[in-house]
Amino acid sequence: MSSTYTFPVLAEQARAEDGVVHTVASGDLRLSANQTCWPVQEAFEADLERAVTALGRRVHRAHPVDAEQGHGFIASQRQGIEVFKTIPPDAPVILAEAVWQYSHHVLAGLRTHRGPILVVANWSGRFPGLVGLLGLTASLTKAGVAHSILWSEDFTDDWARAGLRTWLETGTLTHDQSHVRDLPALPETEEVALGRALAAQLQREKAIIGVFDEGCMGMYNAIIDDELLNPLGIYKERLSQSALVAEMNRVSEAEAQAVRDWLDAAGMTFHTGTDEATELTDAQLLSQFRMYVAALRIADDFGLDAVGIQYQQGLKDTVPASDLAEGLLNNAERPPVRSRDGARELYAGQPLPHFNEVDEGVAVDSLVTNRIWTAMGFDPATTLHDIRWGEEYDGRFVWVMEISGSVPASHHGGYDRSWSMRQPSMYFPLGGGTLSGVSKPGEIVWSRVFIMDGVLHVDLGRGTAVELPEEETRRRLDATTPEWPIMHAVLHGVDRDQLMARHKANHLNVAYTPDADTADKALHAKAAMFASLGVVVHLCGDVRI
Ligand SMILES: C[C@H](O)[C@@H](O)[C@@H](O)C(=O)CO
Repeated sequence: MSSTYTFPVLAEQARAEDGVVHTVASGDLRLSANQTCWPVQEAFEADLERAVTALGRRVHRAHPVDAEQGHGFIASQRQGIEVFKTIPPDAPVILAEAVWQYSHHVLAGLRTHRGPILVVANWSGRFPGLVGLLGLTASLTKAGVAHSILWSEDFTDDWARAGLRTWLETGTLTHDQSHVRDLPALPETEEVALGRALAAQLQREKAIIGVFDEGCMGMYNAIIDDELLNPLGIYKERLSQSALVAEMNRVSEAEAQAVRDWLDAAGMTFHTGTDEATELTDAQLLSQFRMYVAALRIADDFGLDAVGIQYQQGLKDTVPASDLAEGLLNNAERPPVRSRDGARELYAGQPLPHFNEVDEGVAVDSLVTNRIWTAMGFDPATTLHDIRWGEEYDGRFVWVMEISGSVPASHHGGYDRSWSMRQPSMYFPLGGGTLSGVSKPGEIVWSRVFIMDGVLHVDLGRGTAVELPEEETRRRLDATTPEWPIMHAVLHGVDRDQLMARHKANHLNVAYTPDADTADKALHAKAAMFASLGVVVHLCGDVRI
C-alpha cells in the first residue's frame, strides 16, 4: 500500500544467541559518583564474568565503557532505553550493581524485556551496591516485572555459584522466605484496640504528607499513587524545592544562628573547617539551619503531618545537604522555630516526621509510627536506614544499617552523642553536615511499606540495636561511609539471605521502645493499624503474637 504519510521504520531486533548472557550496569546520575565508584564496579563485573564463563556461558556487556567519561554505567533513562534497543528481547540479562543506582535508568528496558532477568550485587559495604539491588528489585516488583536476585562477595562461594547455575539453566532463582507469614487473627488487647482506633481516626480526619519534588534518584518503588494512598486517609501536598529555597532566603541569619547556638549548647559536635569543597563550614551549616526553619514554616502553612525533601536532584546544586534539617525534624527535642510573626512555636515538643529522599513508603510508615508511639507514650522519633551491608560478629549476623546522612538525635542517646560531618563530595557537591552517631542499644520494631501486585503491603519485624566494641564500629564505618550514622542491628529470626530475598526497598524503618515487652506491644498496635487501613500485613521472623 502506498501512502503519503511517513511511517516509522523500526530497526530489526537482534536475536538471542545460544549461551550468551547480556550484562548491564545501571549507575548514578552524578558523574562524580559514577567515576569514583567505577573501579569497584569493574572488579565486580570481572568476578561475575569469571563465574558465568566457568558455567559455560559467554558474557556480552550490552554497553561500552565510556573512556572519556571515565566509567561504564548507564547514567540516564534515555541511555538505558538506547541500550535495551540493542539487547535481544528474549536474551538472558544480568544487571550487575556494585553501586547505588537509579532504577528508572533501566526500568523502561526491563518492562518490555521478555528474557530472564537477574539482578546481582557484590556483598560489600564499600559503595551502596546492595542498596542499589534492593531499590531495583523493589521497583521491578512494583512494576510487576518477573526477575530474580543474587548477591555474593566475589561469586566464588558455592551458594552464589549454585544460584547462578540455577538461574542460567532455568531462567529463575528462588530463595528461602519461610520467615514471612501473613498476619494471624489478632488478640483483643488494648494495643490492638489502639491501632484500630488510630486507623479509624486517620481515615476519618485525614492527614497530609508534603512532598518536595516527587521521585528521588529513580526510586520508582518509593512513589505511591494517590489511588493507593488516599484510602488510608493520607493525601499528598505536592511542593516545589524552589519554594523551599525561596523560604530559606527569608530566614534571617540571626534565626539560623539561634539554631546553631541551641545545638552547641545541647552538646552536638560539628567537625568544621574552611575549605568549602572538602570540609564542613559554618556557612554551610547556617544554610542547613535556614532549611530547617523554612521546612517547618512551609509545613505549618500547608498543615502538613509529615514532610519529605528530595534534595538529590536540583537542590544538590543549589544549597548544602538537607540531611541535618531532616534529622532535626525527626526528633521530639529540637531547636524551637516560631511562626513568621513570632506568635507561635511550630510543632512544639514533637517531631515533624521527615521521609528522606521523598520515600513515600517511609512517609506512610513514619506517620503510623508517630501516632502509635505518641499514643503509647514512647519516644516517637523514627527514621529510615539504608540496608547497607552486614557481617557476623561474635556468632550473630549484625547488619550495618546506615542512612545517607541523618537520624534523630534521640536514637544516638541525645545531641551530646551526635556529630555532624561534611557529606561526601561525590554525592554532595555543596557539602552540608550530617546528623551522625551510633544508634544506642535497645529494642526496635522494624518495618517497610511497599507495593506488590498493585496493592500496599507492610513487612513488620522485631530487632535489637546492639552495642559493638568501638574498634568494630570503626571498622564497619570505615568499610562503608564513615560520615553517615550507623545502627548495628540484629533482626530477630531473619537471616541475612532471607532479608535480602524478601525486602522490597532500599530503605527500612526503625523505632525504639523502652524494652522487649513494649516493642512487642507496639508491633501489635502497628499490625492492627495497618490491617485496619487495608494494608496487607506480613510478619517477618520471630514476632510474638
Ligand atoms: C547519597 C546516596 O546516593 C544515597 O542517597 C544512596 O546511597 C541512598 O541512600 C539510597 O537509599
